[in-house]
Amino acid sequence: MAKYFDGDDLFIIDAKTKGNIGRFMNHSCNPNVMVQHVLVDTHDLRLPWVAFFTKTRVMAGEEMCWDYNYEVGMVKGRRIDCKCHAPNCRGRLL
Ligand SMILES: C[S@@+](CC[C@H](N)C(=O)[O-])C[C@H]1O[C@@H](n2cnc3c(N)ncnc32)[C@H](O)[C@@H]1O
Repeated sequence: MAKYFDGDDLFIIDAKTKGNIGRFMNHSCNPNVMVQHVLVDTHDLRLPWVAFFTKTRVMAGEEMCWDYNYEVGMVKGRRIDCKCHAPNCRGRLL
């Protein structure tokens, strides 16, 4: 699982309590943003920054979405139907 380093502490990424505007990015099955690990000021593979890059030209005011790549059924008792409305929508997030 991706983690980030903040001072003396190593955190598992969880935007529930801490994060930036990126925490509001919704899922799309046809996303205009991709996520990639980037090493900044270190070569330690355990300490990547999680970076978002646009895949297409994004106009001002257009929603930016990425593919959460959740595995349907990975959280027992939790179901989320996808509302991305993409033509290739997979139908479910979880
Ligand atoms: C990181 S939050 C995204 C921001 C959130 N929509 C908000 O308003 O703060 C992730 C949650 O948003 C909802 N969500 C994001 N994309 C969705 C989608 N395509 N269809 C349905 N729910 C979605 C799900 O409840 C998911 O657990």
